[in-house]
Amino acid sequence: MSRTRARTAAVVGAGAAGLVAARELLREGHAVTVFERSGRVGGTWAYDARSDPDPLGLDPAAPGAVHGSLYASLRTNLPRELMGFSGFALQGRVFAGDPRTFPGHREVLAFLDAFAEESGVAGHVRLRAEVRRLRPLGPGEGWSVEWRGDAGDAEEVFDAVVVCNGHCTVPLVPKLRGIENWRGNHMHSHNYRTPEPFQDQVVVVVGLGASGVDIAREISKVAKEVHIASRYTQDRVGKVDIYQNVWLRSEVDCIQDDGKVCFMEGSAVTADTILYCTGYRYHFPFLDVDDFTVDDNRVGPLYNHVFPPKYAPSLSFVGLPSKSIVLQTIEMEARWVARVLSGRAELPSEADMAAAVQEHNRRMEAAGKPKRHTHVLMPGWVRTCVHTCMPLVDAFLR
Ligand SMILES: Cc1cc2nc3c(=O)[nH]c(=O)nc-3n(C[C@H](O)[C@H](O)[C@H](O)COP(=O)(O)OP(=O)(O)OC[C@H]3O[C@@H](n4cnc5c(N)ncnc54)[C@H](O)[C@@H]3O)c2cc1C
Repeated sequence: MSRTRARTAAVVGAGAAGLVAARELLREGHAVTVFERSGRVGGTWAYDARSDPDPLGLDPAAPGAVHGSLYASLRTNLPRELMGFSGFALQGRVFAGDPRTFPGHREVLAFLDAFAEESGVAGHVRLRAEVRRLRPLGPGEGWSVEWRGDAGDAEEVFDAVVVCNGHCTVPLVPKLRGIENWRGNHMHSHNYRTPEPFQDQVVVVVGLGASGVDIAREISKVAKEVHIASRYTQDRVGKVDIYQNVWLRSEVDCIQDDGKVCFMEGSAVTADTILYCTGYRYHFPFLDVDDFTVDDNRVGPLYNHVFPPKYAPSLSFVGLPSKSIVLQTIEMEARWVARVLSGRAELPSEADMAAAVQEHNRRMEAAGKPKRHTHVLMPGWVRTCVHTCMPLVDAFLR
C-alpha cells in the first residue's frame, strides 16, 4: 500500500477509541467518517440491561447478541484522574451527578457523550451504520468500506481505515476437562448484569481478574457459597476470613462424572452455576485482508499493536492493548495514527516493522509468555489494581 497522506479516513466504532481517533484525525486535517452500528456513541460504556440469548455468548453473530459487557453496579477500576483525554478530563467536572473517584458507568458514558459533542466528533458519526466488510482496493487506491444502515447496504472508498471495534464483547471460554458432564447453569461475565439470579446458589467463579473479583463479591451477598477458581491463588486456597461464604480455589481440574467441580488442590464442590470471568477474544468479522490472523488472541502481525506492516499506514487498529491505562493508551495510539497519515510522523519500512513484530514475539516466547498475552501491556496490572481498589482480593492476596 502506498504511504501517501490520507485525505479521507473511516473509523469503525464510536466507543472511546473511535471517538478519540476521530478527534485526532480531525486535528490533523483528515476528513473523518465514524461508522457506529448501535444507536449511540460510547460503546462499552452504554450499559445494556439485556444479555445474549446464549449465556456463554459464544456466537457474536447470533440474533440478539449484545455488544456491552457491563453489569449494573459497575464502577471504574481506575480512578477518574486516569480516565480522561488530554484537554478533556473526567477529573474536575461531574457529567452525570457521580463525583466519586471511581464513578459508576453512567458517569463515564456521560463523559464520552460530552467529549463527542464538545470535540465536534459527534457531527462525523453515522449511527446504526454497521461495517460489514473492509478490503484494500490495491496499491494507492484506498479501502472499500461496505456498510449497512437504515437505508440498506452501501459501499464507499476511503484512503485509510482505523479499526476501533472494541475487544470486550466476545467471550473467551476455556474448555474445562469433563465439561460434557456438567448439567448445571453456566454463563460468561459478558452476560452478568445483577446478582439476584444467584440467590441461594453455589457458584463457581472462574477467573480472578477485575470482573471476577467484582462479581464474586457482589454474588456473595445473595449466594449460598461462592468458590473462586484461579491459577493466581497458589497457596492461598481456603475460606476467606472476612466472608462467611467465599472460598479461594486453585484452577478447575475437571468436571467429574457426577457433575462435581473438582479443583487442582483436590477439593470438589457440587455447584449450581459456573460463571466464567475469563476475558474476551479479539474479533474482526468484517476484515477481508491477507496475511493477518488472530491466533490465540494474538492479533497480527501488528507493529506496536497498531499497524499491520503490509497495509500500514492506511490500515490501523486503536484500542487493542489490555491491562493498561486504557483511555490514555488509545489517545496516544490515535494521535500516532493521525500523524503518520498526515506525514508528520514516519513509520519504519515494512520489513523493519515486520522484523520488530517477530522480535517482540520471540522475546515473549523466550520469557515463557503465552501468545494470548501479546497485547497485555502491564501484566502486573491485575494484582496492582485489585490491591488498591478491591477489598476482597486485597484481603486474599495481601
Ligand atoms: C466490565 C468492564 C469494565 C471495564 N472497566 C474499565 C475501567 O474501569 N476503566 C477503563 O479505562 N476501561 C475499562 N474497561 C475497558 C473499556 O473497554 C474501555 O474503557 C473502552 O470502553 C474501550 O473502548 P473501545 O472504543 O475500544 O471499545 P468499545 O467501547 O467496545 O466500542 C466499540 C464500538 O464499536 C462498535 N462496533 C463494533 N463493530 C462494529 C462494526 N462492524 N461496525 C460499526 N461499529 C461497530 C460497537 O458498537 C461499539 O460502539 C472495562 C471493560 C469492561 C468490559
